[in-house]
Amino acid sequence: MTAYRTEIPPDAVAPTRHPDAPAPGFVLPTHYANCFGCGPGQPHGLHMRIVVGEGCDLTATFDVTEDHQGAPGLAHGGLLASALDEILGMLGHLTRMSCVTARLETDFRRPVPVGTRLYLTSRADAVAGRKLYASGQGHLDAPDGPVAVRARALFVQVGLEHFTENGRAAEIDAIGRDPSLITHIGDYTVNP
Ligand SMILES: CCCCCCCCCCCC(=O)SCCNC(=O)CCNC(=O)[C@H](O)C(C)(C)COP(=O)(O)OP(=O)(O)OC[C@H]1O[C@@H](n2cnc3c(N)ncnc32)[C@H](O)[C@@H]1OP(=O)(O)O
Repeated sequence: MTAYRTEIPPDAVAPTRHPDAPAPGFVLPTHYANCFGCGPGQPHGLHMRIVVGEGCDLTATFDVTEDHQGAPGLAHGGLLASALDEILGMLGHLTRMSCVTARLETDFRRPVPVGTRLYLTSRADAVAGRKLYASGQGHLDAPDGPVAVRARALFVQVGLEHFTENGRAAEIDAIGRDPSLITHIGDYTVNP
């Protein structure tokens, strides 16, 4: 297998799971009701159900349907990258870093037919200041099935103003009217 290009810098340290991170087995709620990856408000979204692991890791399943096709009967690659982006980005729940994707490298190893259940995993690999390095993969039809897709990513920690200053006013205002559109876990407000 070829080396990834998102390389962890020498000053990076091992990620630490925050003491108040959700417990293993906890199903993470959607961070934003209209998120394409996990939001129930998106009829053609991925509706991913993401579960907290024992360390700095997550698992999820994603059912590939006719709505997800690129080639006939096969999943669109960009959509598979989206699924990985989602489960990688949600690692911020464990390190308590509100992050956005800065770089996402994806390897497509096998075609993914419609009807497949993809078993996804993600893991925080390292932290360097605001930067969170993570990796993940998707297995065909079983947690130990063949790896169809894998990714490495760099996430950069941002403040709430990243969203309030850059997001369209209509959606930001809607959250002001209905704060339940974004998720709170304990005393922790998840970024949208
Ligand atoms: C609680 C969780 C739940 C939340 C759950 C969330 C789950 C959602 C999952 C989906 C997540 C998404 O898709 S997020 C949407 C897609 N992403 C975006 O829209 C992000 C767009 N990009 C940006 O806004 C910006 O470029 C940022 C914020 C990423 C970085 O800008 P900045 O804040 O000005 O910082 P900047 O100095 O440029 O970069 C910081 C450091 O990162 C490095 N860096 C930046 N970009 C890159 C890059 N592409 N490749 C390599 N390195 C990079 C820089 O060299 C620097 O390193 P050094 O000098 O410090 O060494």
